[in-house]
Amino acid sequence: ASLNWRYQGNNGPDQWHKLYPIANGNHQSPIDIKTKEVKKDPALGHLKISWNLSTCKEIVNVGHSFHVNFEDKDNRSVVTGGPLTGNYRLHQFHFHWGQADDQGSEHTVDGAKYASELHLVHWNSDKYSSFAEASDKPDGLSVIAVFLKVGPPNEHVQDIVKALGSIKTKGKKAPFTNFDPSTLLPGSLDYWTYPGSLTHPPLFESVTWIIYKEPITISSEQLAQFRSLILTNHRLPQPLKGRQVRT
Ligand SMILES: NS(=O)(=O)NCC1=CS(=O)(=O)c2ccccc21
Ligand SMILES: [Zn+2]
Repeated sequence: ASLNWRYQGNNGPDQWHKLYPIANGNHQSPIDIKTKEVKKDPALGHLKISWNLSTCKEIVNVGHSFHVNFEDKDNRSVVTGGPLTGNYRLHQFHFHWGQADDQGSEHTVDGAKYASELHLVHWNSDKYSSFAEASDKPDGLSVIAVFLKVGPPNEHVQDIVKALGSIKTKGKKAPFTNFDPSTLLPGSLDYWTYPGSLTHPPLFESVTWIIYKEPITISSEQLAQFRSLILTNHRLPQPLKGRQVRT
């Protein structure tokens, strides 16, 4: 499908509102996380993640990014607990990055940008029957985000980088199986959470965001491989509009 939006130039993020008015909504993502304004919520428990590597299916070049898609016809790979009510099924993961190593994350922390950000996209399989159906419901989606800082090469990201060679053009897809996304999680499971949106069109305000505080690493060379697909694909932080970030 030819996209009517871009990350740079005429149809860039500042123009998205013309076709997607929700771009100027009250629950848009990403945001800058001001750590001094975050509220400690003792009612927030640990996240319970049970992803099964048998559900990992393929890697696809979608033009503005690449997606690793999972089989989500049953509850083999789910997350629950934390701010979530019920089971959210893993649909896909992808990354965001910038044109240089000093930028690229979507969320920022006290104004600080990371080099990249991983998004693991889940949908509420207790209430809805597909990602598409869940994607525009207030309790429809949950995205787990992990920051990536520049450092030593990440051996697990390397498995993904190696697969990029076979999906160089938009629309291309290749089998990508038995990859365990939990290898991309940091050591500490402390997180922030807030109600937000998809970060590119259709920008639905349907996402419970769960953002791990501790980053993982990616090397400059691995980032350069991401850029060989598309130079940059991160949206800048949006107004908080009175929302509370909890931890
Ligand atoms: N950056 S983000 O995690 O908010 N997700 C953007 C997004 C918009 S989408 O609905 O096209 C879609 C389909 C599948 C996976 C992700 C997406
Ligand atoms: Zn994303």
